[in-house]
Amino acid sequence: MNVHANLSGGALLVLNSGSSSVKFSVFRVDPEGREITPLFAGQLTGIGTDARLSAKTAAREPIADESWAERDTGSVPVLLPHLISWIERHLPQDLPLMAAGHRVVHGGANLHRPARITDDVLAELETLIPLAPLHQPQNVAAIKVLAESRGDLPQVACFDTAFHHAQPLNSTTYAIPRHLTEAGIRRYGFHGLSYEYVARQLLATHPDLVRGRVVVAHLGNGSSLCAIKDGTSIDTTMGFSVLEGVPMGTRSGGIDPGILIYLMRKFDMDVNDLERLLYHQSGLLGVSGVSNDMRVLLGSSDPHCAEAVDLFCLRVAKEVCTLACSMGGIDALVFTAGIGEHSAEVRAGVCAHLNWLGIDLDAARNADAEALISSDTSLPVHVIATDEEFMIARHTVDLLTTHNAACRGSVARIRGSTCGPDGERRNPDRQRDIEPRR
Ligand SMILES: Nc1ncnc2c1ncn2[C@@H]1O[C@H](COP(=O)(O)OP(=O)(O)O)[C@@H](O)[C@H]1O
Ligand SMILES: CC(=O)OP(=O)(O)O
Ligand SMILES: [Mg+2]
Repeated sequence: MNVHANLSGGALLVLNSGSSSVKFSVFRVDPEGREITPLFAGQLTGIGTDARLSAKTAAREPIADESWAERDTGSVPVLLPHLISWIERHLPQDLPLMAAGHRVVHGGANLHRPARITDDVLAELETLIPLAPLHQPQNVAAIKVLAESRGDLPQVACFDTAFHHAQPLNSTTYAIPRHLTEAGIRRYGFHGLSYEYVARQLLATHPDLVRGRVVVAHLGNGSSLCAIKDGTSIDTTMGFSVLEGVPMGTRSGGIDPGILIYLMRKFDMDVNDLERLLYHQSGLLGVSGVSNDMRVLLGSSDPHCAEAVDLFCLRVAKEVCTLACSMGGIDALVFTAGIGEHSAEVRAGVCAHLNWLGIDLDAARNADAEALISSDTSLPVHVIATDEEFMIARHTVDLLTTHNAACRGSVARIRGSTCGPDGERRNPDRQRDIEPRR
């Protein structure tokens, strides 16, 4: 099957690197940088155990499902150059790779717009590794590998934290001594690219809602919720790190900080023990003792699995209320990401705690995962498929085209650009021209 048909302009690579997987998407960009069209996407999973490459075209036809175990040294930097050359081999000859956009989980206090990667930006990203030890090292590694193997490619970092940047002070501040807040110990929030995409979809389909008060529940491997009012993030459940908020696959979510002091004193746990406990051994896995995968838990007859699912649903429902409070009310609830988009059972479990709030699911609509899953008399509840990769592609093209237009007048000349980073000159008007993938 030919994935190269009818393509012109250049190609854009989007990378979302995690601890044991690298997700990628490749888009065609028209010469003006107005339209971006998905070509193919896939992931390298099981890195460190039994690496496997799978990929599909935008029409969901498989183009790869192969073991890369023989190349697997357990390291993203070793596998990434192989992945880049696989991707380049699958590009049409007249569609060269011309730029790369990365999901970078933490932008810290200073990086709150998509940023062209420079030595300074990279150095700043490295300082944030301790704040997101599960994600940031892989994000930085992917940028470095690409810079080494394809130094000519402009690279752009898009931050999970950026969408939350303008939150009110009360949402971002912990009740700790002021000098610590001033030293950056504050709430940043994550999954911002996903929330931004959902807000954008809402704007297209329900402009009335996006101007209202919407709680979006991004329930995936990592889970968080966000209060979006007037299209802007007002509050969110993740904070300084990706640990706060609801329980996740292997992360604890919020726990009494007194527990950490107790564990250090009583069980002699050190920082590495605590990191392992909170990031890798807790959450759905910790409570069930079986798995971090919601599908496994829902299919199990083990009562501990049911306990983990029930706990997850209650904690998500509680956060819906917390975030509604931050906005002075709620006009709609939206579910997104792996669990939110695909599990009718979890959506029903969450909403069962929210009947008193006027939320009432329509069982048939929920089972079919229709766009609107609530009853006609309920506060509206929607399912919206997220697309972080599209958002990264959009930001990357906007940054590089606007930037390049200012420098030299054409996206076709992005390659080899010597211009410096510029997050200020994005062109929001362009966004109207682009149709999202889903
Ligand atoms: N049909 C389903 N039912 C329940 N859970 C599902 C289903 N499909 C996927 N999931 C859950 O979604 C999670 C992955 O979510 P996703 O948003 O893809 O995560 P990430 O992008 O962070 O890796 C899986 O761990 C799995 O538990
Ligand atoms: C921020 C975060 O938790 O990301 P992910 O869901 O990809 O783990
Ligand atoms: Mg995710």
